[in-house]
Amino acid sequence: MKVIRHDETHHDVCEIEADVLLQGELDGSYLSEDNRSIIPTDTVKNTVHFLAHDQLGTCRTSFAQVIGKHFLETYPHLAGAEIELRERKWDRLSIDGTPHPHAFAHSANGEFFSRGSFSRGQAPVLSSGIRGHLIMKTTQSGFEGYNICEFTTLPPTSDRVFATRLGAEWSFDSTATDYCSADAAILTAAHEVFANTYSPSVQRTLFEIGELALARVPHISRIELKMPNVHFLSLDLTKLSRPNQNAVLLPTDEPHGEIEAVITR
Ligand SMILES: O=c1[nH]c(=O)c2[nH]c(=O)[nH]c2[nH]1
Repeated sequence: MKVIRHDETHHDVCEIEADVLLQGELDGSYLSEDNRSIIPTDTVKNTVHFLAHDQLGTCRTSFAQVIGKHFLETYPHLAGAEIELRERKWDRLSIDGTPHPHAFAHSANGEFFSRGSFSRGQAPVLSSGIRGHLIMKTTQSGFEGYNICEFTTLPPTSDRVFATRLGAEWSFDSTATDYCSADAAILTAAHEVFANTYSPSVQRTLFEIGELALARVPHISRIELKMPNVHFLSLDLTKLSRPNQNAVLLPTDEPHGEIEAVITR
């Protein structure tokens, strides 16, 4: 965790968990007892801490670049590095409508991550995304007109609860610089489509989110979206002398549908 101290009491924070995987001329250590090529994992850990001290700000994706560049520049026998950074987000607390300078609450809805793929002599490939962002709408969603066969039992509906644990990963092109703004703009686009558009299927909503993300953020070349259908089953209360009004629902984990797509320009 890095505390960025603008002054004695006004702080920003950035908490990150890092995976660093190195590739290159490391055969000796696997094929013999020659350990000279090994950069000890303990040294990798210390390096990340040192780089965080000197260069980590509030932008996760920029820090992935710092780490990848450092390892390839420092060790000529490395051919590549794969970096994944997962961020625990802390939202600044607001007290009486005023943002507090150094008190935060964990923003628990999903985990932002960034990935960087670094190969010697090539431009880095950077992406970022979110996993497990739980969102729900209680109407303006339906599912009708689907394929019917002897195994179909699902009744069509034009009014259902739609919940999903949104997963998304967007790939930056080489002109991108403001990664954090891109992250925020894409999540906002997803929320807007989800909330404001009637959903005839998860598939259609997913594609509309992808289209709006690509339109709003010119510096991304593709977006991969995963929207599992988190089902809420309407409980039958007729035996308790209450009509079925879709009012009391049971959240279920399994089984559930997985809807995924990659949308490119
Ligand atoms: O939006 C949906 N898409 C599906 O593919 C599907 N399958 C299903 O059983 N319910 C739904 N809902």
